[in-house]
Amino acid sequence: KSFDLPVASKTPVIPGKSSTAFLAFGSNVGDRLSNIQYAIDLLAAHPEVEVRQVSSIFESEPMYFQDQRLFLNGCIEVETQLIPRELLELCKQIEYEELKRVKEFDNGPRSIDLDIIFYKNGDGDHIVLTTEDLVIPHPRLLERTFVMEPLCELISHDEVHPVTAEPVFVHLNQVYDQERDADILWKVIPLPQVDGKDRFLKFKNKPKSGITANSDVPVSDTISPTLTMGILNTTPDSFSDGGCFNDNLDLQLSRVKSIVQEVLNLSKQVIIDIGGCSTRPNSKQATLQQEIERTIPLLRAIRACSSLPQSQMVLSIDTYRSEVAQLAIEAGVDVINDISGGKFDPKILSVVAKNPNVAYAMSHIRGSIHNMNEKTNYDEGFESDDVRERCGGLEFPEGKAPLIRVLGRELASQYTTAVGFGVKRWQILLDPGIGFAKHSAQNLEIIRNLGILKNYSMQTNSTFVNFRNIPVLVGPSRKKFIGHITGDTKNASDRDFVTGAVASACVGYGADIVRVHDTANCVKSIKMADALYRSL
Ligand SMILES: Nc1nc2ncc(COP(=O)(O)O)nc2c(=O)[nH]1
Ligand SMILES: Nc1nc2ncc(COP(=O)(O)O)nc2c(=O)[nH]1
Repeated sequence: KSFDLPVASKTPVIPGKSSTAFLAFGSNVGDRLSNIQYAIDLLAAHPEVEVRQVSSIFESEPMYFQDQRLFLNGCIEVETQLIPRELLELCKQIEYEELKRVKEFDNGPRSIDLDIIFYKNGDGDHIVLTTEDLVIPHPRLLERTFVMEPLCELISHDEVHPVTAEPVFVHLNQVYDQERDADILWKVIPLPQVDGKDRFLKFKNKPKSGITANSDVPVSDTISPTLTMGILNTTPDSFSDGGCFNDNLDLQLSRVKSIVQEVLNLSKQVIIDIGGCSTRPNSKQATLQQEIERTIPLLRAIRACSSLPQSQMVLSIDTYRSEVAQLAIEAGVDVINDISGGKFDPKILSVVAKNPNVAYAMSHIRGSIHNMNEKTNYDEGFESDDVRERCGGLEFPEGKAPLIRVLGRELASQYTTAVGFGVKRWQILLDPGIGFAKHSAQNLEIIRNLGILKNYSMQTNSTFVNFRNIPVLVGPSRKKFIGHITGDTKNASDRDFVTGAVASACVGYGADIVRVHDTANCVKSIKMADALYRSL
């Protein structure tokens, strides 16, 4: 192929080797999420382009020309045989022909904007290019957190900008150090629209520069209100509220109404987690049919209930079965809460991937419901030299936080599997799986180290996984580790009062969502913790 570009540095394409390019997307016209998803699908449909990774989605104020809608932004990593010029043509074709972008004026509204940020040839060398209509790296990259923040989820902390020779990560922190509010973005998890209106789970983090593995208790970097997830177990044998709600739809609906009332009294959004199959250690698993009968009619009844505030109510289904997840999505669920993190029924990952506007709570577990509590040895095979682990971009000090690092590594491998099935990073919530293949002391240590998990990244010679900006959901409610400390070892519901204290601690340690039974008590504890730890 002849290159019609004056190339200021290495050859753009090495014969027989694919190049890697990082693109930035932005949209603030029409159905922004659909525009983004469509642009990604069009890129992936091109025979010489493979979409490798997609970042979180962020919502931000227009940067230059204020009088327009909020933008949704993110980044995409592609592998391609296209040379830069051809890649630019493809982006323009997607913008103007497929998504009918109308360019009214510079920095104005657009259905989709696809910019080439970086382009590296098959040897991994950055291509630096300056022509009148194509400049690589993107000339305004270093002033834009709505590009650098999502980009820093996809590239190693060591990746340097080819012109400044400084890590992009350092440039990002330099912008944050200017402490401009507009630079701090909302991380948004898209949910199905209700009445044509966008719905999101939204989170905001303080810039990361202060978080390191050295700080004994990494101060929570979350500055957005903690969300409460109220539990409604419809199983006769659930360990903590067995039998009181099962097979009585009216009673279940009135419980939903009280959860909604209690939480919305102190919060703008309520998540309700409907469970039809107990996951208590060694519990007898409901059949598929039983689980469907216990949950799907209830989901439909909730969605059909006009007196409930549908747009503020986020519905979650606690299931590890792909069939239940599919039916739940058809019945109007917003979140698939999978305590197996895709391990018990990997087809659930395909169901999630086909619904990019449904969130996926991916929990850590080992083994099965029946043998998980024999698998609590996290010391085996800890040191392996081909894995580089970091916290907030800094290497872990020797021997620091071994448990949360193994947990991080195992969750990173579940994450890689999920992304391999087509699940988008922007859908994912992380859950360390309190009580699932952990003993009591380990549950306490995990809660203490949530800040490290949130800032964990691991790199091997083939993969890079960074949990930056992925919200953490924690489920400590009424669990045995509480009883071990307080002496309430008999009835789980005796642990409600103390669960409130544990929920506050989870907020202090950085939890974004806390999953609780006793919402009346816990939503107040969470609100108090938001005031104390996040000055909200
Ligand atoms: N928040 C936000 N503001 C913006 N302002 C201008 C442009 C114009 O960008 P261009 O220079 O690449 O056309 N893009 C955005 C954007 O994507 N997000
Ligand atoms: N995401 C998530 N889901 C869960 N579902 C059930 C249980 C245990 O059973 P319960 O419903 O009686 O609390 N724990 C969790 C948890 O810790 N995290």
